[in-house]
Amino acid sequence: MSALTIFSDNEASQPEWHSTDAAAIAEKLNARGVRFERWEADRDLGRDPAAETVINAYQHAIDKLVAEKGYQSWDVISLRADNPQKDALRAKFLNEHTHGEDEVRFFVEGAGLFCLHIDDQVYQVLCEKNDLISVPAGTPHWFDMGSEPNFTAIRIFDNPEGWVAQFTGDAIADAYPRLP
Ligand SMILES: CSCCC(=O)/C(O)=C/O
Ligand SMILES: [Fe+2]
Ligand code: NI
Repeated sequence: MSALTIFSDNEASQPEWHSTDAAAIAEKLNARGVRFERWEADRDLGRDPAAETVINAYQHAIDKLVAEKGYQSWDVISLRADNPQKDALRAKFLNEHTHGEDEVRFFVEGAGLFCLHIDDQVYQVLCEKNDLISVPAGTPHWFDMGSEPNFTAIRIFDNPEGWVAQFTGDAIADAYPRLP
């Protein structure tokens, strides 16, 4: 179940707020300029889908986002627990970073934890299948896929190059809860 837990950015052990109610999560995130919506990820993708399969299955959702916002490129990130790169990829995304564009992700399988560092708070958003999230450009954040990753997400970009990040060098992510 999708969830939002809010912390102060100087107190990682005591959440200030928590909910698994999608409308309440959206309200809290919208107030901070973050888009959060429940879409429909209802296509059967098979066990370990190729990127092309995912794109073809959800072209209608990509088209909707492109028509709305004029996004220029997209890709698929899909990780399973047997991926030999899983520890390196987990470590990479656990470093706080920003993007020069909105981070738009549509989860079509599994789950992952987005952690947004907004002013003096940390918003931990457990995104699951059906969740669309768009984090504003320039928002410091990190992402935890857990030690046994299991998710597929479509990433939509506002540039032709795809994923480009600037790492902040802040070790804040080390203090906050992670997925098992
Ligand atoms: C579910 S997308 C995870 C990786 C990524 O693209 C990113 O920018 C994380 O912050
Ligand atoms: Fe990111
Ligand atoms: Ni909970």
